[in-house]
Parts: sequence; structure tokens; C-alpha cells
Amino acid sequence: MNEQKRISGSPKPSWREDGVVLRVTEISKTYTMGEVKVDALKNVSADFYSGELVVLLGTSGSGKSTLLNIIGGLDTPSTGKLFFHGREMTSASDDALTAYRRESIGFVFQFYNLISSLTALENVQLVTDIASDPMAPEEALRLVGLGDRMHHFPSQLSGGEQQRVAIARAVAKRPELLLCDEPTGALDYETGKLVLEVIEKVNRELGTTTLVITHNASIAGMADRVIRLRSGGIIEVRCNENKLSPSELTW
Ligand SMILES: Nc1ncnc2c1ncn2[C@@H]1O[C@H](COP(=O)(O)OP(=O)(O)OP(=O)(O)O)[C@@H](O)[C@H]1O
Repeated sequence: MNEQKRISGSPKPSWREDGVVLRVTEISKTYTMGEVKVDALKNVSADFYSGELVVLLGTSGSGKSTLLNIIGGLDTPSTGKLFFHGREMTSASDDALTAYRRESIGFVFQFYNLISSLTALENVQLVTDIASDPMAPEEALRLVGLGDRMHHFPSQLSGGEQQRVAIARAVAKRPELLLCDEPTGALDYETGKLVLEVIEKVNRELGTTTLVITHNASIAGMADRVIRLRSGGIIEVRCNENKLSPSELTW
């Protein structure tokens, strides 16, 4: 078995090699701040398969956000390559990278980054107005359970509801990849679980390949596959034979 396969873990039987949506090979990232160099990622290789839900698990500083930002085209690796459907994105033009981010990637961050002067519907419309094949913004909001709150401003919504608007905004353009960076980090236990339920629903109903970053090991139970990072490297890849629904998670 070659190194690439070994580090990617055993995919579900139905995930064949041609189901690879995204591949990172030997990615390293070094940040230089004056005299200080930080090796945020060291020689990371992994494959991500169509339709799977992957949890990237690791303690603070293990390199999770750096990896997600490189995968999403927000940052570039110092060395190594990123492939999307076999196309090398690390050597792509700025225009191609912009198109990749705009068309193929939906981001959800810990803090919702909604525009406070716009309603939930208008926040989602900002994205659907410039996407090539979006769903109706109303449909995206109904998908996350906010069909009756479309005309509310962020200040009139709870934290969990605001995060669900952010998820609706991320998925309304029908991205192939949904990248979530600590999506429940600012939420209490029950609200966090509701948000995870919405992410799981998007993955299941739309088939969006989904990566969720967390430092909370309990959340790994909802994943098809768990990739554990430590000190900038992958230390474990495992498949969940019996994945849990978010409502079954406890922490
Ligand atoms: N822009 C940057 N400049 C300098 N160092 C950085 C930068 N971004 C990240 N780092 C460093 O790289 C390492 C990995 O950071 P990263 O944010 O990827 O970790 P993380 O696992 O996502 O952590 P957290 O859970 O705390 O967000 C850390 O030591 C961090 O301080």
C-alpha cells in the first residue's frame, strides 16, 4: 500500500479512487514572523471523498485552520500541492482560484460574519446574486429550519440561528465542499448540537462533501471519517463504522 493510501485511511467500500474530490499531497506551511518560524503544517497528505463528512480533530495550534484555509484557497502552502478533481489548484491563476472559492467552496466560521444591517434573507441573497446556479435563498433558509425567520435581522436572532443563516449562506450556491471551522465554538451545548444537525442534514440531503474542524473529540462521532492532527501532522485517520446522529452526541 502506498503512502498516500495509508495516510488516507480505508474509505467506505463505495468510495473508490475516482471518488476523490480533493487531494492534498505533502503540504507544509511555515509562517515567518521576524526571527520566529512556526511550522503550522508538516508534510500532510490526505484524500477527501465525494459526499463524505470528515471531522478534523486536534488541539489548539495543531494546524486545523491552516489546513482548512489551504483547502479552501484562502491560503497557500509553503510546499506541497492541492488538487480539486485532479486539477492542481496550487499552480492555478488568481482568477481560477477566485472561481474555485466562489463556485466550489462554502465556508462557515466560528463567528457568523453576517451583515447586521441586512435581514437573514438579504444576507443569503448577497451570495445567490453572484452564484451561477444557486438555490433560491428562501429554500436555503428553509433547509436550515429558518423558513419563518427570513425577515429578521441578525440582532433579532439567537447565536444558533445566526449560525444557521451562515450555513444557509454557505450552501445556497450549491458548493461542492462545505468547510466549517469550529462551527459550534461560540455556542452552548444544546444550540451547538442543533447546528451540527443542520450540517449533517446538508451533507446527507445535498451530498455536499463536508469538513468540520473541532477540538471536541465527541463531535468526531458524527463523522464518516476522522482525521486527527497534532503539531502540524496527521497522527490518525479512522472511519466510524457506526456514526452517530448529532442528537446522540454528548460532551
Ligand atoms: N498567520 C499566521 N502567522 C503566524 N503564525 C500562524 C498564523 N496562523 C497560524 N499560525 C500558527 O500556526 C500554528 C497552527 O495554527 P492553526 O490556527 O492552524 O491551528 P488550529 O489547530 O486551527 O488551532 P485553534 O484550534 O486554536 O484555532 C499555530 O502555532 C499558530 O500560532
